[in-house]
Amino acid sequence: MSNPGIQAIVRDPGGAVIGLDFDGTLAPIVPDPRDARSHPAAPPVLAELGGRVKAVVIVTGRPAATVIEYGPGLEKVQGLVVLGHYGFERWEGGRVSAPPPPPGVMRAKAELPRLVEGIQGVTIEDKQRAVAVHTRRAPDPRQSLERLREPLAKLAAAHGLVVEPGRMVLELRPPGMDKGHALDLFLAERAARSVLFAGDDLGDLAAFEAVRASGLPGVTVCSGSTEVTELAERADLVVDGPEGVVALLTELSAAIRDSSATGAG
Ligand SMILES: O=P(O)(O)OC[C@H]1O[C@H](O[C@H]2O[C@H](CO)[C@@H](O)[C@H](O)[C@H]2O)[C@H](O)[C@@H](O)[C@@H]1O
Repeated sequence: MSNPGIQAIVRDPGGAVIGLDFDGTLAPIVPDPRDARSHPAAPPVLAELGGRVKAVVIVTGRPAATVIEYGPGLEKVQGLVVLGHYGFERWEGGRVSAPPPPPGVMRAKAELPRLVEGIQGVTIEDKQRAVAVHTRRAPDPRQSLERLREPLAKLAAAHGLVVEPGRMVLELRPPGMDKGHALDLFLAERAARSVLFAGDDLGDLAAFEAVRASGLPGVTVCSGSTEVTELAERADLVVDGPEGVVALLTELSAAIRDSSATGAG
């Protein structure tokens, strides 16, 4: 583990925040968003790490409670915090806190069926505080995504929302928060002394920026895929999807354990 950010975490695990995205990072990408589940080895390794580091935080575009539902065992990770809806929502110790959903989301949702009508295989995911339009199951997912880009941008603007682009998805959500701001606030709240953040999608770039801007010893990890290339270009480490993320976390946990056992940490 020769990365300087990783070495800082191993030397002083009690000061480290481990930040993770969910879909594509802890959970393999699947055609139907309702079928996503965390990699089976993710909850146990996070449970191990949770007992050794300052905090484990999952920062996701999903509602926070969905991550707990789709990641059986995650609720056992000591001190776990899930920041859902890009940081608008917070799950901690079984409780969710969030501001009321903005009215624009309801209004945009009502107009969506008319807008996607006739585009085969396009599905709408109602997340209450946001709404996502998925094209993964369309005959040509990228072409459908491009076709929807402009009309969805107009719809979002008309209702005071922003478009969050992702892996075969365009999401309409309220402005004023992103994964970078959410991570930044969390690092300050915990007085972190080092940080790791792993992600796979465009929405995770803001968290990568937050790691750099924090000035802390840190490491950005790309859960690599052929679908998104922008993250790999900006990451300190690139691993092979959720399988690679779990392998890295397992290695990190073992290095922390060994370092504490030998008193080197
Ligand atoms: O921030 P994340 O935890 O990565 O969530 C981002 C979006 O993830 C989900 O969509 C993605 O995963 C689906 C399941 O594998 C896949 O079918 C879809 O194509 C991906 O875009 C989720 O459905 C969205 O609501 C999240 O915003």
